[in-house]
Amino acid sequence: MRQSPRCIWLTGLSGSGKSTVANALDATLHANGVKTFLLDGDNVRHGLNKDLGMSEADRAENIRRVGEVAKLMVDAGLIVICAFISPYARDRQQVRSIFTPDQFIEVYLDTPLEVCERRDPKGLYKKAREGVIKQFTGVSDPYEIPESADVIIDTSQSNVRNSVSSILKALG
Ligand SMILES: Nc1ncnc2c1ncn2[C@@H]1O[C@H](COP(=O)(O)OS(=O)(=O)O)[C@@H](OP(=O)(O)O)[C@H]1O
Ligand SMILES: Nc1ncnc2c1ncn2[C@@H]1O[C@H](COP(=O)(O)OP(=O)(O)O)[C@@H](O)[C@H]1O
Repeated sequence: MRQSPRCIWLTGLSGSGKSTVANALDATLHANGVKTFLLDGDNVRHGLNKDLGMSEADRAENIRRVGEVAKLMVDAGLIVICAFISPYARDRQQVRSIFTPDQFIEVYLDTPLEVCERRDPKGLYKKAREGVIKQFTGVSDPYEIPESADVIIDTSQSNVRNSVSSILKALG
């Protein structure tokens, strides 16, 4: 395949725009004839990782498995887009370590919590504030800010199109 296999890893709070940006990026790459695969918390947690919850250990295992699947796909020549909250720096670092340095691109969606909460696309922040959902990232569970992300995007300042452009620029 005439493309450089990569893992593009989107991390950020719920509602920060991971799925929206990941889908737009996927569509843009497709339109340019690039072979991609999109792994998203929303779909992976219904299948491969349906045995996992939201404890620190289960999130670590979620990220580890996704990283290994992404690695297999990168070895098969694909550009793999992963969209997971991935709140722990250690888990993100562990995934990075299984790729060569140029194969892994970390994209931090640095959208302020207030914006994510105002969007609340699935009504989860409301439930988290009411205590109906426990261990909710940003409300009652930690999110460790990436310290050396390759791309940083605040989707309250950048529209989807510009966000995709920023990531494509990092792809080179
Ligand atoms: N407690 C709690 N905290 C955060 N998120 C929660 C929680 N419970 C359910 N959800 C929903 O699960 C989606 C996050 O799954 P991830 O696999 O990305 O999470 S993680 O990376 O393992 O932390 C997340 O999806 P996104 O909103 O797309 O981020 C939520 O819809
Ligand atoms: N500039 C933007 N970039 C991405 N999403 C945006 C933007 N402006 C508004 N949104 C909205 O914010 C929400 C983000 O939700 P989603 O993509 O599911 O986030 P996540 O996957 O991080 O939970 C969507 O409803 C999307 O339409």
